[in-house]
Amino acid sequence: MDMNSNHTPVLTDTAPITNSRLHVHSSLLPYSHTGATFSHGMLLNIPRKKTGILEDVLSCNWLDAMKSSSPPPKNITKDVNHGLASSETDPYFNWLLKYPSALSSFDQITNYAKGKRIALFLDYDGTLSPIVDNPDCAFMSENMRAAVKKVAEYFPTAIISGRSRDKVHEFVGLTELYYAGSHGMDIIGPVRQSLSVSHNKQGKKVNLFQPAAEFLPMINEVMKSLIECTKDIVGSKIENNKFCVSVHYRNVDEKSWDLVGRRVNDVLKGFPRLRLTHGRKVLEVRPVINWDKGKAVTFLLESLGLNNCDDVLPIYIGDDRTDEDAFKVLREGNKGYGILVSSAPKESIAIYSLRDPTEVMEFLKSLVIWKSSPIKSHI
Ligand SMILES: O=P(O)(O)OC[C@H]1O[C@H](O[C@H]2O[C@H](CO)[C@@H](O)[C@H](O)[C@H]2O)[C@H](O)[C@@H](O)[C@@H]1O
Repeated sequence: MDMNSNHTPVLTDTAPITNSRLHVHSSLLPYSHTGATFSHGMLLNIPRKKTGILEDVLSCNWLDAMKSSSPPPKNITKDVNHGLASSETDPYFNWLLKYPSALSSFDQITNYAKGKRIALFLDYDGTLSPIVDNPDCAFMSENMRAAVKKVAEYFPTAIISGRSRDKVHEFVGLTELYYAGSHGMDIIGPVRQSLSVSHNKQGKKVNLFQPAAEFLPMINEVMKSLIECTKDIVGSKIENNKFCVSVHYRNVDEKSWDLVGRRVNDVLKGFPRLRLTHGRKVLEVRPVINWDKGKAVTFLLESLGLNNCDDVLPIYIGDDRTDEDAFKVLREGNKGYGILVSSAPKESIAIYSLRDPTEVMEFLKSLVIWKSSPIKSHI
């Protein structure tokens, strides 16, 4: 990928998650990955069902996609010692066999990480902060902030969010991290010699990368149309994420979801260079460019001088469909671990899972304990 190019990446359509052969180095995989079969050499063929990440949006069946965008959390009995559901008949228990808990598998993860440099990528909503009804109030806890701050002392850490970069930075409030907003279309990363240099608000040299910059006027225009066309739908909310716009329907009566979908699709007919993706009870309008959270991970790894290095282990933690692009990059490149945050079974390209932001915090703290114990992390 040419990071110096000023050209806007052109969309070639992200391949949906299918049961295609996912080439994953065996050493990256948990022992208990059921359904995984070795084919040639170290390659794995993992049979997984379609999740329909893009096709649900491209087909006319967007109402089904809206309904399935955030399944209600299941009431699960937890085994305190192992983080596993108590009954083998529990769907979550069975799901954990396929996506083992990153906490239960912590030793395995850190065994693989020994002698490697970990780079951490964290989604925000649903990963660092719990999902709440009002997107403006999705605050992370002080304990989580402290955990992220601590982990960033040991590993290069980036936040990659669908939110605007400024908003997510404001929520997280830590200057020592790298931030990618608008699903990776607005990145502030480390400075590399070869790249043009900008300055942030504190006057610090930063590397600003905005591959969708030319879409800004169009995004502002579509946002006005979206506000106008949803103003009579009680509970709907339009959020400006700079290079994307979110149309929230979490607080809309389910009977009107269809109306939200139709209105948004109608508006988009006048904007062929914009497309729609689904998040958790949110429709996300974004430019038709070949750029996503996966590309942002690659960009940041390159900026950090950590891309294509055998001794680097990137870990990406996220809960949403847009995070799948990042999981895919890590999995296909045999690069590192994707960890899905979910309290309900769902298909993913991630390798491991965590139940909720509380478990994410526990995982981050465990990484710090492991790393600060020189014997464990180096031998
Ligand atoms: O990539 P992310 O950091 O996960 O951002 C994705 C979207 O997150 C936010 O919406 C989600 O969280 C809200 C607060 O908990 C919730 O009310 C909403 O239903 C969720 O979809 C954010 O508001 C969106 O703009 C982001 O695109």
